Amino acid sequence: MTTGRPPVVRRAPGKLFVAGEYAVVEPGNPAILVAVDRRVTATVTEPAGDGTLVSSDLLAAPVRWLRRGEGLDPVGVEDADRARRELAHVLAALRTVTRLLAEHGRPAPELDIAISSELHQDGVKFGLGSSGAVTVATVAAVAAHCGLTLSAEERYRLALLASAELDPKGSGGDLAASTWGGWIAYRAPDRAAVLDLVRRRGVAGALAEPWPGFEVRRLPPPPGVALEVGWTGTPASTTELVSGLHRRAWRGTPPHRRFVAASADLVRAAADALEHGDRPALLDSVRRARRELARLDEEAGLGVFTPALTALCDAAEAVGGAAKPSGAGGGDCGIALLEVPHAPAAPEAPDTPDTPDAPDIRATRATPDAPDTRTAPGAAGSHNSHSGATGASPDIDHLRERWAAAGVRPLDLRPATEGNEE
Ligand SMILES: Nc1ncnc2c1ncn2[C@@H]1O[C@H](COP(=O)(O)OP(=O)(O)O)[C@@H](O)[C@H]1O
Ligand SMILES: C[C@@](O)(CCOP(=O)(O)OP(=O)(O)O)CC(=O)O
Repeated sequence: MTTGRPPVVRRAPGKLFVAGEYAVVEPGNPAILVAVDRRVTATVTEPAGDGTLVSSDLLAAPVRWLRRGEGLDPVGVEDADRARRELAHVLAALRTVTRLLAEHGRPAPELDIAISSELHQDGVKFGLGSSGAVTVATVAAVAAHCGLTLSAEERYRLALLASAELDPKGSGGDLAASTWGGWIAYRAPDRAAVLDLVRRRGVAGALAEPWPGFEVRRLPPPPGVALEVGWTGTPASTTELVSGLHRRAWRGTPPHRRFVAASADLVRAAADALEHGDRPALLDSVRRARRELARLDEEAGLGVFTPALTALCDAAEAVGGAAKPSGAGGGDCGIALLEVPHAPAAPEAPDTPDTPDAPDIRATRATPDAPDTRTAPGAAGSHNSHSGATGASPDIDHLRERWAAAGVRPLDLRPATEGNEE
């Protein structure tokens, strides 16, 4: 029955991996990510019929789910497995919040959920962390609908539990970027330990206990560095690529340990460079990240570098920049960083959005990210992806020409300060 409660809408941004992918799946090992200004929106409403209706812009039609014991079953669909697969992240998020409610003695929520996403084009993902953003947005929307007041860290933790239930190999870096927004340094918790904590202490217990390995720290955005994103047009399966790492008798070997140590070192250098506004050092770390990923790819035979991703990186280096795949590779997208002219930081913008709390971010209110220094619309060579640029850069035009020749499409997006709202 509808009581006329207004819909609850929560958004979560997509992300890019600046450095540290693959190595970050090892608990406690660092990566740097940045959120982008393309988002997933989850809207939760009072149920219009029996059970829970889930609609998504990835599905031809909404799917109705009816509660059967602990779980939910789809009704009226030809291929139930497909519905479960396509809505796996929405359902896992719903399950996790439902479990928390049950621990508080509350019944399973009655609601409908609608997901819309700017992280794919006609159903083909860009590789901007849509699964993570869907999970974070759904957790936040369902929890808010049920009247739960959660901190950013609690929302991240619930999202990580939901995602680890589907695949504990994932680092959750996407979830952290979607939760806190901005540029972050991230270390993953030990997912096996966290899932064990849930088994022993329940979801509420897992929200309260320390998570060994986990850390998230806000980093300042780099002034005078343009962040360009190129899309290969080919979707890649992160789960399969990361499973490759686990399948091959390579994980835990000396070359793997060397890769993890080298990655930690270059991530530290990149974080230092961001903290000190050292543009050449930042670009140098990203070039190192590309080389380490290439070596990993060769040694472990993963298929990270496709011809398009190699061309994307070569083009950026040819114009004096630095580039690498973002995330697991095998398709999806890559990033290029280019030094561009920049002005000294402007005074704080008057209506800076409320920045989510974060550790370092975690206990305190975060300081606002740097002011919006986006290139003015209409300026020669201007576009939307500068992180701190104030002028046009011919290098960016050259990069885009080279990308076009290699079939790499520039994505019109830029770093986003905002994460997911409570
Ligand atoms: N709009 C959406 N609605 C519902 N689920 C989505 C949506 N976008 C992504 N997902 C979930 O995320 C999965 C894709 O995750 P993944 O392959 O990791 O992509 P990405 O690289 O963008 O994170 C989809 O199979 C689906 O389960
Ligand atoms: C290999 C990884 O370190 C990075 C994968 O990043 P992708 O961006 O490829 O994946 P999604 O977040 O699912 O879009 C695995 C991980 O950190 O979980």
